[in-house]
Amino acid sequence: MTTPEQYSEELYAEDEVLGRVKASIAAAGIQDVSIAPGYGRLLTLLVTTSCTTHALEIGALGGYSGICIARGLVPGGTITSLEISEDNARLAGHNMEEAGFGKNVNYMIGPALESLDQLQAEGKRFDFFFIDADKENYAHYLERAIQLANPGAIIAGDNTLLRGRTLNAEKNGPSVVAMRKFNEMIATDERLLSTFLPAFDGLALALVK
Ligand SMILES: C[S@@+](CC[C@H](N)C(=O)[O-])C[C@H]1O[C@@H](n2cnc3c(N)ncnc32)[C@H](O)[C@@H]1O
Repeated sequence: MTTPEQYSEELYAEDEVLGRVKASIAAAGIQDVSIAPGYGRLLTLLVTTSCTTHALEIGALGGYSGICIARGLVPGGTITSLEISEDNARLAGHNMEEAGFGKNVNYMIGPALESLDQLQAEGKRFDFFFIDADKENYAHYLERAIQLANPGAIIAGDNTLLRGRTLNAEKNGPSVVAMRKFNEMIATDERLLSTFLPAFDGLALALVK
């Protein structure tokens, strides 16, 4: 039977640019854990409606989400992308360039928490955040995003269901425990206005008041 996700994807024509990104990830022999296409479109929509000038992405992989974010930026807007793997940052940078967004993106290579320290020390501020890296640090990334946010900034966090493990009381590994903490923080933190989308692998969305 067709799932709601399959049905929604069939409504859209194939995105050739993003198709090439996925092919490049496969060719590099990397596991493709790019954001789901429907949520990629949502990133573009949110970045557009929030008139984002400066976006911060945590976890670049092959540049799929970077392109989705870049498509919504105001002209001349920037993405700062934090990525631990030099190879992934190189691949993402190549794909961003091919998509016409090479000038908009700056990669900070290394553990994201260290890059976030640097951004905080430099007094940087962002209008949009996409959290999509190591799950154990999601709650830390959320706290840092709130501190780096302009008022009204949007925060999106991917993979909040961890393919069902978040809901399974028998699963209590570090990623699962950390993701539950992140989800609870998104839902209850008084600095945020939020919601939780349960399609695909789950996406949490918040606005910083
Ligand atoms: C799920 S993938 C990102 C997918 C990408 N956002 C997209 O949708 O196209 C996670 C990425 O986070 C990176 N990563 C993992 N741990 C990290 C860390 N501590 N700091 C920065 N990047 C990290 C991985 O190397 C990988 O490229």
